[in-house]
Amino acid sequence: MEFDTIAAISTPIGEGAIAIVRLSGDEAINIADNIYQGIGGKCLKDVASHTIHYGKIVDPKTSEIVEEVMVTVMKGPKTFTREDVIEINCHGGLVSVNRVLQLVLRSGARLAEPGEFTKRAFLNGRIDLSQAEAVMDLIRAKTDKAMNVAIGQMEGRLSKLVQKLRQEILEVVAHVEVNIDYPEYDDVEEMTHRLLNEKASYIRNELQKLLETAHQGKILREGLSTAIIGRPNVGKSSLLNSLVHENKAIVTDIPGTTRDVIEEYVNVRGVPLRLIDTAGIRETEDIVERIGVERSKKYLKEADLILLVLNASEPLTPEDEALLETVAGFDVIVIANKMDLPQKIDLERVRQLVPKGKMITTSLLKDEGIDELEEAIATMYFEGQVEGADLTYVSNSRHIALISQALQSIEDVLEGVELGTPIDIIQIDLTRTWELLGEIIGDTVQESLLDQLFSQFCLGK
Ligand SMILES: Nc1nc2c(c(=O)[nH]1)N(C=O)[C@@H](CNc1ccc(C(=O)N[C@@H](CCC(=O)O)C(=O)O)cc1)CN2
Ligand SMILES: Nc1nc2c(ncn2[C@@H]2O[C@H](COP(=O)(O)OP(=O)(O)OP(=O)(O)O)[C@@H](O)[C@H]2O)c(=O)[nH]1
Ligand SMILES: [Mg+2]
Repeated sequence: MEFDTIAAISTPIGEGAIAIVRLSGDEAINIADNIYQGIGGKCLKDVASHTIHYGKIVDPKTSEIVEEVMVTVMKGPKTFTREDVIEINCHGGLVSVNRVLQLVLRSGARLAEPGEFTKRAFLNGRIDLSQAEAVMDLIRAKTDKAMNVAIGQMEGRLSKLVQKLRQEILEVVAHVEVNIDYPEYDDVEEMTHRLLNEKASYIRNELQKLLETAHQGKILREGLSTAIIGRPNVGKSSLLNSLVHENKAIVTDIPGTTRDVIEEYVNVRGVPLRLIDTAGIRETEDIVERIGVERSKKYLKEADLILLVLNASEPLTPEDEALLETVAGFDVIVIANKMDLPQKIDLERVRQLVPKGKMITTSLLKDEGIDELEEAIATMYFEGQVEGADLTYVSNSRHIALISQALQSIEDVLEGVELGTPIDIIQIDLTRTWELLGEIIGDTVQESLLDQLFSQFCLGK
C-alpha cells in the first residue's frame, strides 16, 4: 500500500533524558537526510539498514545547528510499520525535540494521528486488528497479569484461535456448497446435517470456553471496579489509604468528610482494582454532600465489587441494615472496622444479612486486617488460576461482544440442524459466525471502526 510519510514524538512529552522523533514512510530517509549532517558528509540513504548514526540536525534554511542526535535507519519491510522508519534520538526536554519535529514536518512529513504507526503495521499486514489492540493494552497494563494477557494477545494467541475456528467453518461451508451443487445424491442432506451438528457443536464449545475467560480478562484489562461504601465516619477513606499504602484521601473524625468521589488504581496481589471512595451514605440536608451521596449510590450499581464498611464499635444502625440488604445480591466483602475499640456490633446479624458475602474484621487505625482483606480479594477473583499462563483470555469488550454474537449465531445453526432446516438456510448463520469472528482480527471490518479504534492510542504510537 502507498502512504505518505508520517512523523511524531514517540516518547513522553517533556520527560526523560532522551526523546525520539519517529518517521515512517517512503520519504522518511530523504526527509531525514534533508536535515541531518553526519560526520564527513555521510548520508543516511547510503547506510546499512538497522544501524544508528551520530550527527547534527541542521535547519536547511538558516544552516543553524538545532540538535545533536543519534539517528536510527530501518528500511522496510522488516520494521514496526513495514515501511522505512527513521528514529531521531534527541536530547530530552520539550524545546529541542519540538524543533526537530517542526523541521521534519517542514521537510515534507505529516504529523501522525494517534495510533497511526500501529495502524500502518495493521494496514501493511504485519499484525492483525486484535494484535494492534493488544499493543494499546500493553501500554495501559497496570499489573503483571494484565501485561501477560496483552503480550499473549500481541503475539497472536487470540488471533490464532479465531483463525482456526474460521478455518473450520470455511471447511464446513465448502462441504455444504459441494452438496448443494450435487443434490442428486439422496443421502447427502442427511450426512451434511450430521457433519454440521458435529462441527457446530465443537465451535460452540470453543466459543463458550473463550467467553468464560471474559470476566477475568476484562477485570485484568480494565481493573475491577470496586466501590467502598458505608455510613459517614466508619473509615472508608482510611480503607482506601490502607489499600493504596498512601494518604490519598482526607481522613478526619468529622462525619461527611468525603464529599466527592475519589478514584485510585491499586494492584492487590495481581488483581488491578479501580478503587472508588464514596461519600458516606445517609439521609442528609447538606446540598453538596447530598450530591455526593447520590453519586455513590450510582457507583454502587456499576461496581464489580463492593467493600461495605461498618463501624464495629457501634451497634448496627437502620442505615447499616438498609445497606447490607441492598448489597446482598452483589459481590461484596463486609469490613467490620474499628475492632480496636470495644465491640458493640452484632456480627452474627451481619452474617445473616449477607449470607454469601465475605466478612473481614479490621482496625485500620492499627493497620490490622488488611492482609486478610487482600487475600480475600485475590482468591475471590483468581482462585486456582495459574497466572493465565496457557489460557487464551479474551479481555476486550469489542472482542467479547463479537464472540457472544458469534456464539448466538452458531447456536442458531445447531437449532436449524435440530429442526431439520434446509442446509442452504442454515448456511446463512454459519457464514454470519465466520464474519463475526473475522471482525475480531479485522478481516471483515469497516473503515470507520478502524479510525475509532486507532484514535484511542497515544500520539506517536
Ligand atoms: N526504538 C524503538 N523501540 C521500540 C519500538 C519502536 O518502534 N522503536 N516499538 C514499537 O512499538 C516496540 C518494538 N516493537 C517492534 C515490533 C516489530 C518490529 C519489526 O521490525 N518487526 C519486523 C521484524 C524485524 C526483524 O526481523 O529484524 C517484522 O515483523 O517484519 C520492530 C519493533 C518497543 N520498542
Ligand atoms: N479507633 C479507630 N478509628 C478509626 C479506625 N479507622 C478509621 N478511624 C477513624 O475514624 C474517623 C473517620 O475515618 P474516615 O476514613 O475519614 O471515614 P469515612 O468513612 O471516609 O468518613 P466520611 O468520608 O465522612 O464518610 C477518623 O478519625 C479515623 O481516624 C479504626 O480502625 N479504629
Ligand atoms: Mg471519607
